[in-house]
Amino acid sequence: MASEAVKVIVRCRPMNEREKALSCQAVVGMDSPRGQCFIQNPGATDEPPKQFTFDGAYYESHNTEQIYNEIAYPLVEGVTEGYNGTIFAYGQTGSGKSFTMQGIVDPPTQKGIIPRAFEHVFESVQCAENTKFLVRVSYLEIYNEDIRDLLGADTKQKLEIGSYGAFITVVSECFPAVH
Ligand SMILES: Nc1ncnc2c1ncn2[C@@H]1O[C@H](COP(=O)(O)OP(=O)(O)OP(=O)(O)O)[C@@H](O)[C@H]1O
Repeated sequence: MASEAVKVIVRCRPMNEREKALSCQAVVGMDSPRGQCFIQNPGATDEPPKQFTFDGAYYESHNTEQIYNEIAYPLVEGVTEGYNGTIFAYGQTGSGKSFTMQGIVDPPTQKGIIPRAFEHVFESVQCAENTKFLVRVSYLEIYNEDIRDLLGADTKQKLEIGSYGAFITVVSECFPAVH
């Protein structure tokens, strides 16, 4: 992949039970090697599908391990070398953000990006010689226009947003122990 500053990938989840029960029709197709996503208008099947190109396109058959190795791994590796990096998931309710970021334990291929990144960082710390690392963790929820500190004493309390709207005034940080 080319090394743009911002990469955007798309992941298509399988239909859930509700969608299957409603006999919903799949309208998304993908050409993963080309990073292409196709959306067919079910009311106009004679028209060509709309086509979108991303830095990665992952279909329901793909797992989080593949996404981590191809997309997240280089970014986290960069962080261990001192570069800044951000990974965030964006999508409507039920689209699979938590599934991708937090993941599930079984099968292990669907372990999320967050636990994989933690393992990656701490493996790098353990293997490094003559280098000191400081690892800090914060955990925020942004929901609608409200921000909450999930490591704070009161996780229901909304954080104040700075007057320029670009920073928050209080957030807990913890220093994870290496076992
Ligand atoms: N790639 C996937 N494979 C199998 N199941 C998935 C996949 N992605 C999501 N799911 C399932 O779809 C449901 C919704 O996913 P998830 O909770 O991750 O959505 P979300 O975007 O985090 O939603 P919300 O914004 O409401 O928190 C869950 O039951 C999850 O297990």
